Amino acid sequence: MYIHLRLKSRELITDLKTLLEDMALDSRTYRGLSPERPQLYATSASAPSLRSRDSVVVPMESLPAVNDCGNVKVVVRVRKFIKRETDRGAQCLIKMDPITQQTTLLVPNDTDPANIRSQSRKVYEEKPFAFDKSFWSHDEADPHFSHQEDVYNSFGEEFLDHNFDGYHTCIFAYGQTGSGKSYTMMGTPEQPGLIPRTCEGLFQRIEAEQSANITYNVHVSYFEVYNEHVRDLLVPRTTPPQYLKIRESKADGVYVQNLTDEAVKSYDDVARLMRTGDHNRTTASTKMNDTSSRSHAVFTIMLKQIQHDMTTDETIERCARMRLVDLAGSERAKTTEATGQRLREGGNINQSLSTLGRVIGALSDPRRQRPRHPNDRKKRADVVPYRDSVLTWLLKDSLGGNSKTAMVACIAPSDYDETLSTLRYADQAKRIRTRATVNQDAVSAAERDAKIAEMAETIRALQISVNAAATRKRDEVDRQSDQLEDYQKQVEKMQRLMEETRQVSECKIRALTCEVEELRPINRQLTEEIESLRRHLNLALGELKNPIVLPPTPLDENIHALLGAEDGKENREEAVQDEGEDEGYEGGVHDLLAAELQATADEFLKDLSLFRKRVADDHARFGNTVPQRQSRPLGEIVVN
Ligand SMILES: Nc1ncnc2c1ncn2[C@@H]1O[C@H](COP(=O)(O)OP(=O)(O)OP(=O)(O)O)[C@@H](O)[C@H]1O
Repeated sequence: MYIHLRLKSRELITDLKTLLEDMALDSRTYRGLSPERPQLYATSASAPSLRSRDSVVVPMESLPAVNDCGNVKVVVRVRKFIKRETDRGAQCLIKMDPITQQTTLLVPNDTDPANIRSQSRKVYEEKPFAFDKSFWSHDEADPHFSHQEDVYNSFGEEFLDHNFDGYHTCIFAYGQTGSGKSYTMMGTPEQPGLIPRTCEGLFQRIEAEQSANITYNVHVSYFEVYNEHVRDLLVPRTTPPQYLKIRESKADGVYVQNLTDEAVKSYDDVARLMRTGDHNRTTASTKMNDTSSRSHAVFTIMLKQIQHDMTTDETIERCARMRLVDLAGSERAKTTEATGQRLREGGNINQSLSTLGRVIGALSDPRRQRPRHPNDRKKRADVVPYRDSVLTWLLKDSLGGNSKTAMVACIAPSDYDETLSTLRYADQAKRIRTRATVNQDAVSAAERDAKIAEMAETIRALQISVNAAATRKRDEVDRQSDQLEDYQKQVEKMQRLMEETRQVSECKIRALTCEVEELRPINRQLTEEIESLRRHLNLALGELKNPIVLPPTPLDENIHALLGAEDGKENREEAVQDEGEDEGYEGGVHDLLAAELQATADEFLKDLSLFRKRVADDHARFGNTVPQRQSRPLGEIVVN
């Protein structure tokens, strides 16, 4: 019985120890507290939240960080007749094959005054073009009619996938005035275009892919290039207008200085900014379009995904920039009959579009696609005339650099010359190759802190030099203001970094809170088991110290009586000897056993107090945050 009790108590203690080690002292949760037990890292004991977190880590890490070279995707869309065209009895000159995606420009007949051949000496021919996709939005009764939704589903969604994978993207709409660029990009409240659908899709995905340890940051900016000047569309218009400078830096490439970069947390926030920007955009009524865009509008969304990996205490950051560009329409002064300001605008628009055409021409040059010698390649890159217009300078990266880019060529159904020019432009653009790269960084907590410290130091140095410069001569004013701008930019960067660090900490707290919540019932159960074991041990010890000696039963006496005389003596001697041994056992062995069990119990109590200490540590660390966090659903997305 004693041996049985002893074995049982040993067994219970061992079980309890294992339970304590596996559950409460899981080293992944208590990093640094039990460094002497490296074997605990291998435990598979209940840590469901760690496992579920692993599944989130995989997609961010599994991406190859390689250059993804690919051609600019080119799609073409033909719109339906507008009133002006039906009034003059216009003829549709576009044919699209839904199988081959071929777009054909047909020869006009002489019934449409806009395309009268007899007045021109040009040769009109049927012209076929092949693009990645041809959207037939001319006749709604046609089974192949492309709605706004079809355009988004066809490549808008795919581009959003690229953004979540960490690639920069750019979609720009090109075409003559009144061909449907704004309709395709922005659309109407009833028929939203690519920009609102992309933003909606973005937030739907953020909501669907939410997790406790991933944070999404979304920022939006919106500017226009009007008469070769950049204007922020998210600030109210002023007289005289406030134009922004374009700058270039190693870290950020070409950028617009002091452009509003607003943080958004939901689609409603973006919709509000889109409305503000559209309201501020320069439009005017022309002969070709009642609400003609007189500027190139660039809507930019910056998506930053920050994922904190609890196992390595490392932060993975993935950035993607989505550029959605609604270009001003190319126009011929003769057809638009523009004069005065409209004519000047048209001249500037045409100038920047012709530079865009030259950039596309240079980038699509087959000699440029096949660099034979590194020096050759550099020379060719230099001749791309990006700097010849504000638009191409700003879109440099999107056109020939780190971006996945698509061009939507919008065409009117009944304008032979303009449509031919647009289709040729598009045909050239499809030969451009870009080199998109996954924009991803893995940063440890220590590196992040070091970066903040380094920035603080740079800011301090800049502050000193700006202060010193302020006392110097006036011809240094320009340099001072440049330094001041650098300083402001650094401060902004640091503020954002600190905000992100705060988000990463929140992320950690969220993940740890989940774990504490998961461990809570296990701890409770464990405490109960410890209590019951303690009672059990006390009982066993009591029994060992004061054993119950049972009096001999009548059956024993009968057995003795039945034994023979010869054997009797011998047996009695043995019995005496046994009794002597038993007495000795009772007095000595029991004490030994009791001492041994007492030692085991002490050891166990030591483990118990260690465990309690660690649980108390948990409470001290997370006890205050848990009740507050409980009211917040863990699945809630954090978007800044
Ligand atoms: N796919 C379409 N379906 C129905 N209507 C369309 C479509 N595309 C364009 N429209 C209509 O055609 C007109 C001109 O379109 P839009 O303003 O988008 O042209 P645009 O190319 O942006 O012109 P601009 O360069 O002058 O700004 C608008 O009234 C618009 O509603």
